[in-house]
Amino acid sequence: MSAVDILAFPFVGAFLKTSAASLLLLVAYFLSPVILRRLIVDKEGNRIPPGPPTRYAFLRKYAERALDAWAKQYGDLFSIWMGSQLFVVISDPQVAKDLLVTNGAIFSSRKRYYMKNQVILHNRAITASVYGNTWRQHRKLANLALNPKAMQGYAGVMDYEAHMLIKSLYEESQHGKRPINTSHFTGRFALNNMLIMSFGIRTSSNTDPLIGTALGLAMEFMELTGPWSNVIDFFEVLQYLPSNKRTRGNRLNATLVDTYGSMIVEFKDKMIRGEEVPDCLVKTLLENQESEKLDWEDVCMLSGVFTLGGVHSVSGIIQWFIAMLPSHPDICARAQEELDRVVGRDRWPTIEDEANLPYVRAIIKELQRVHTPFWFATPHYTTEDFSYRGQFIPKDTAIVMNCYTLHHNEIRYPDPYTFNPDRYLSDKLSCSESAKLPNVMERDHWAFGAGRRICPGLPAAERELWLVFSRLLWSFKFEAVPDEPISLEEYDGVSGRTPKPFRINLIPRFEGVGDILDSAEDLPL
Ligand code: HEM
Repeated sequence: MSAVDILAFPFVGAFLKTSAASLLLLVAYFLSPVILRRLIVDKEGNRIPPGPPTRYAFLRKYAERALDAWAKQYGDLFSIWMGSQLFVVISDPQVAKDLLVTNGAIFSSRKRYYMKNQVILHNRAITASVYGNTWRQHRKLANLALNPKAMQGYAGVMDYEAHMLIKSLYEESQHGKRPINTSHFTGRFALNNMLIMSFGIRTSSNTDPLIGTALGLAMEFMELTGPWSNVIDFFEVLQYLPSNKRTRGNRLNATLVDTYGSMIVEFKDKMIRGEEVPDCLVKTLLENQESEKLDWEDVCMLSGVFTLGGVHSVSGIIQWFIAMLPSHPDICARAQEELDRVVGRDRWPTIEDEANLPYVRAIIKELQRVHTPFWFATPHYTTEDFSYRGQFIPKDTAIVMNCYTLHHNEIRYPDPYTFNPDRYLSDKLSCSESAKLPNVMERDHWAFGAGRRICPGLPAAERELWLVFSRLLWSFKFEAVPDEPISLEEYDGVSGRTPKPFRINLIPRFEGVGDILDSAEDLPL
């Protein structure tokens, strides 16, 4: 007798149908905690912020688009359940200030992500450290390498590296005769600055193998550590099963320790031999290793991940700048008119010219708004229950700054989808100064995060970007290669983003460009 025949008996059929329905209900009952959102309410009856009804295992690439749509549907403070983890997403400037800045004592920790923090970083490195004494110690050590006096010491190096970058682009493109992919060179620029700050060294030429290794490590880190791209972060049971991503994560950890560890060994050997070593982060770490109770892996991760972060962010945004220019000839022309008028063509812009070049400054701010490398900054984490505007944010909630929506706020930035530097023309503040403004609606943008975890490399990044952007504009015309469109929408990376690989024609603006570039040689160190 076949199954169909059995179902033909009315009682058996009805019984089986009821059983199937009951089974379905039972399965739904047990699965609902993993599928449906959980409502949490505090003693006063405040509920967690509203959000999508189902839980998510991961969010796909371009998650900022989903976040923007949810912000429009659920409001400036909404929540998403990613498996077992509650996320609260901030999409309004005042809310960002109230929570991350004013209540920074509660909103400044980090989630111990499985992939990023546990597998790759072994819970070390400043970006991963939970709020408290360890983070304070890490931040103090980072500030020793980045304080204004230290920055003054790096000023000459940054100027020189910007020179070498423009010179490399000029030579590699055979003075504008052939199109180039600039990423290797912008990567080397950012890497050399970070190597000087962290290890007191630089790569000796554009063919130094360390460039490929360091840029590869940074890219792998950005691909593996998206704040919502790994199912394994949100469904703990998966952490006990074999996984390709974890294998990649373990390999990344080993390569980070190996690559940066061998540089630290070399540095330490010099110190032991009594040779003179430059001031840098590694010197500070080694000198304070015992008093600060840092083990070997701490030193490797603190210096290696610090370097990696500063490389990827700076080179990424330079790549966005170069990618954007061919489709904005009117903006280039206006900036170049300003440069010709203020600086002239006998010399090129320096840091001292910044205050007199408001349009170039405005382009940089607009670039940081429109092409932010981190649309979700780095998520913060709460260390206490908190109620705000009648909504409940429990302890151990991941807090995300939705920079995409913040940067497209129609009141703050009218016509927000248009690249329009004019909106910053009268903004005379640095990004660090702007972040401290009492009226948060006047803050330039949120690209460097907010509150106690705000990027400590901000002054270094601003200086690097000014030198490169003003000199690129002074030196070249930027033209797309025929039949090779440059996408400003798609990107690589899930935590930090860089444009898809592209080539461009960099054409020297006038004869004298070469003379300025030839006035310095790359130094093999
Ligand atoms: C365009 C360049 C850069 C951008 C857009 C950028 C952006 C960010 C963002 C969004 C954060 C997270 C802030 C938060 O949690 O609220 C961050 C953290 C950090 N950045 Fe940057 N950054 C840049 C360059 C640099 C550079 C050049 C350095 C080092 C010299 C650096 C060092 C760090 C460190 C150490 C942290 C971790 C801070 C902490 O967790 O306390 N960054 N950055």
